[in-house]
Amino acid sequence: MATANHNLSNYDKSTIPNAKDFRFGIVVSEWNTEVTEGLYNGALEALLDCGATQDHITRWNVPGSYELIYGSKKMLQQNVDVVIAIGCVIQGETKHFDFVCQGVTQGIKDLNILYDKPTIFCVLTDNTMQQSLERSGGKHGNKGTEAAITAIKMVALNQK
Ligand SMILES: Nc1c(NC[C@H](O)[C@H](O)[C@H](O)CO)[nH]c(=O)[nH]c1=O
Ligand SMILES: CC(=O)[C@@H](O)COP(=O)(O)O
Repeated sequence: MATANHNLSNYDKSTIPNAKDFRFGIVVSEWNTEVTEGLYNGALEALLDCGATQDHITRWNVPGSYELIYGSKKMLQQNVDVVIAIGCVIQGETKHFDFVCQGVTQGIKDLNILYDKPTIFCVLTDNTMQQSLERSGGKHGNKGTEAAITAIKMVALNQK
């Protein structure tokens, strides 16, 4: 199902575990901050709405989405239960988009294999800024919200 047919911000709170004692690391890329700040705000709002406390949420910034890999690896070594990696990669004139997207995708996949704590992939890989704005609090909802709910569910799964 394409995002256009599914609002990224929809969740049924009654089906989400209480996140009261869960500890979250959030790593945020500084490229396209008008988008990544929107993603972060969506994630933070959802975490708090589902019972997380501010003192259990740690945020670090990294220069770009490619650095989400290293930043998430270092965050996983902190006292957290899960990491949310937030980035926005937008197609430019060259193939660099392809390499950044593939690199960060594979890197975060590798972290999910190497560590017994999940890293949530909250990275937009869009053709245009408009698409990114629509997915970070616009008409298609907020992928940050989706990532927060995913993070809560994965921590609960890991604690079974
Ligand atoms: N073009 C975008 C980038 N490029 C920068 C890379 O992520 C990386 O920081 C650089 O190659 C140095 O290692 N990053 C984004 O997050 N979004 C883009 O659209
Ligand atoms: C994803 C990128 O690195 C890209 O936005 C950079 O732009 P360009 O391909 O025009 O150099």
